[in-house]
Amino acid sequence: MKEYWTWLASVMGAVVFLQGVLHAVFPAELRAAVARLVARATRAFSPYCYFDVTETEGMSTNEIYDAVQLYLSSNAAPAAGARLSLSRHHNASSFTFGLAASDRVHDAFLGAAVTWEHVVAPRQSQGFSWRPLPEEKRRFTLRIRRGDRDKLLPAYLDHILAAAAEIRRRSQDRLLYTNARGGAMVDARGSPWDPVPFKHPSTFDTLAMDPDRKSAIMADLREFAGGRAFYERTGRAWKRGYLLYGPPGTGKSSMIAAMANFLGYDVYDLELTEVGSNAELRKLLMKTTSKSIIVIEDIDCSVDLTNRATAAAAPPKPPARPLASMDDHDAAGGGGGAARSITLSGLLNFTDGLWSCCGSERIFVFTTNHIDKLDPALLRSGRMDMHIFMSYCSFQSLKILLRNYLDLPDSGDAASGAVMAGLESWIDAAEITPADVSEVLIKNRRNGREEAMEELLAVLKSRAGKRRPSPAAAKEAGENEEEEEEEKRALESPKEGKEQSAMDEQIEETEGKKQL
Ligand SMILES: Nc1ncnc2c1ncn2[C@@H]1O[C@H](COP(=O)(O)OP(=O)(O)OP(=O)(O)O)[C@@H](O)[C@H]1O
Ligand SMILES: [Mg+2]
Repeated sequence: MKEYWTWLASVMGAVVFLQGVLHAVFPAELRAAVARLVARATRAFSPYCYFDVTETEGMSTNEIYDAVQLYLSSNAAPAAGARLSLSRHHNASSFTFGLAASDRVHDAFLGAAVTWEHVVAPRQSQGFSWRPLPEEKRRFTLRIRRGDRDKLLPAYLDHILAAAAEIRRRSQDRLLYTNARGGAMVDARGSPWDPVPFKHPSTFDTLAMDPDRKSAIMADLREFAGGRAFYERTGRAWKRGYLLYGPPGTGKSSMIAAMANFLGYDVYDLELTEVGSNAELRKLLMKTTSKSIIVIEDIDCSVDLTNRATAAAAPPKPPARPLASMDDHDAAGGGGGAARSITLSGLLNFTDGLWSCCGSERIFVFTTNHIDKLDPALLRSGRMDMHIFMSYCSFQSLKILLRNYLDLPDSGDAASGAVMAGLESWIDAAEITPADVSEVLIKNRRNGREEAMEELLAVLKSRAGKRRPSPAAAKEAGENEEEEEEEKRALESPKEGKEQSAMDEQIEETEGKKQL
């Protein structure tokens, strides 16, 4: 045994000595060149061919790398002994499995076996770059048999892209992107958007609005999402625009979240005040992905599109004005100061122009509290396909909120009959937003369902002030005859007629919708 250890020590000593001699005689470059030559020679005689999918392509992110990572983490079988890295994004609800450095997974497509290897190497030198580069160079290497090449490429990669998109859509962790740090700033991967997991719980089920209008919007969205063939056949860009308008607290933002949850799309929340020029706006658009909702909230006041360049130079900043007219078209592409401003034509190009088609299956949503302040160019037929008015809380909406917050069945319950009739009679006159109704219900629900509803009724009555409750329901609620006389008079007034016709126009559809 002793001889064995002596022999082992001398062999190891000889190896270390030889290694030292090798290092001293041959410089590092020569050794690397020999290693490359050997690898190339091995590959030349290998029955396989190899393809690298790098994490970044030039200055920007490689879409295929992300897709491969997602696809492999859920589809492929890790090779025996492979070590999966386990991670969870900040705030995400589920874990993500990834391949650790140098590990392999096997997959099969159309009967052909393939192997993926994850290669991670430290970045040699930063070199000159406008932005910081990741410290490591990462890539996936695909190994396939030479004979399978024509069969697998590009069909296998198309399959991976489609599968990855579907996995992301199915997973609850969709992303909410913001451009809050300014359109000109990009991250290490070249994207001007900052993503965070999108976890808004609003759905069409919890959204309080008239059920018929809700169904119409859901049908429209469904038709859009499944409309690839239609858009291809008609030569239209696969995008759709919605304008949500109405008083604060009527559910415009909740509607956007419900749309995203319904379709499983990512949301890009575009902060216009952070965008310095039309060129920046275009860049932001180019960096959005398909199957996404691009949102501009409070479009009437987020930016003064008339002459931002001059406005910025003259403090104090004037309040935002209606969107600029089409006259400022020249400023969109002009040089000098004009190029540093964002104009209405730039915005319209963003939603409508050639650049808006650089992705597909995208929805644009604008919200405003004051539709009358918007430039007609934005409202013109075909620009925004659907105008959706988010109104004060109606009785139908109220029933949804009572179900959500107090667990009250849609048909009501035995104890709540009288108070329901009261709520029905006062809800329209109170002109209360769903947000305010929610507040009252949240505050009072721990005192029990009946008390919360009583409290809400009291709030409705005090809000209604001199306005009268609705006549039909007032009868049910046992209002006296004198009040009924007043209600008749109120009904005959032209104001009431106007309000009714406004309600009738709650959903306006433009030609784009009719063609569908
Ligand atoms: N239609 C609705 N259905 C259900 N909840 C609603 C509705 N409208 C408002 N809410 C509740 O009120 C809160 C505020 O609503 P939301 O932010 O969607 O209103 P908004 O119309 O976007 O207001 P703003 O114009 O001020 O942006 C929501 O978090 C939600 O709880
Ligand atoms: Mg909002």
